[in-house]
Amino acid sequence: MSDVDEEIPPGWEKRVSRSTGMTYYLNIATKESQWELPSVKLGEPLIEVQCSHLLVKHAGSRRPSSWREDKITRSKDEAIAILNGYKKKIISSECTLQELAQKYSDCSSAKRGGDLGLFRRGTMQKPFEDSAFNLKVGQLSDIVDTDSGVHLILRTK
Ligand SMILES: O=C(N[C@H](Cc1nc2ccccc2[nH]1)C(=O)O)c1cc2ccccc2s1
Repeated sequence: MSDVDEEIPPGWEKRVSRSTGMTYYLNIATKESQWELPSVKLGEPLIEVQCSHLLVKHAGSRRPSSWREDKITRSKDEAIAILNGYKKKIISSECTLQELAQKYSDCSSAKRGGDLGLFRRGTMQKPFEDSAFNLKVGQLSDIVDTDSGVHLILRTK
C-alpha cells in the first residue's frame, strides 16, 4: 500500500498489535485506538471536534470562582502570564495539557484532564469555537480569550 493511500491524519499514529500482529491506529492525545485508518474527509465541512482545554479565570471572568478557588481575584494579565508558563511546559513536553488541566484548570472539566468531549458549532463561546475548529488534531492553540477567562485548547479529535 503506497504512502499516499495510507496517509495517516495528524494526531494519529500507526501501531501493530503485539497480540495479533494487526495494524491499528492510536490517537496520540486521547490514547484511544481503532482498527480502521482514521479518515479525514478533505473538503467536507467539519461537523464536530473534540478538545481538551486549560482555563485560567481572572477577576473579570463571567463566574470568577471555580473548584480550585472560591473567589478568583487575579488580574487578566496575571492569568495570561500563568497560562504562558503552562504553554511553555506543554510545548517542551515537560507536561501534557491533560496533566496541567487536572491540577490547575478553573473549569469543572479539570476532573477529566480538561476533556470537553465532542461538540458542534454553536455550543461553545464563539472565540473558543473559532479556535477549536481551526486546529488540526493534536494541535495546541494560542491563548484564547472568552468571557470565562483565558484558555489553551488542544484538539484531540
Ligand atoms: O462551561 C464549562 N465550565 C465553566 C468554564 C468554561 N467556560 C468555557 C468556555 C468555552 C469552553 C469551555 C469552558 N469552560 C465553569 O466551570 O465555570 C464547562 C464544563 C464542562 C465539563 C465537561 C464538558 C463540557 C463542559 S463546558
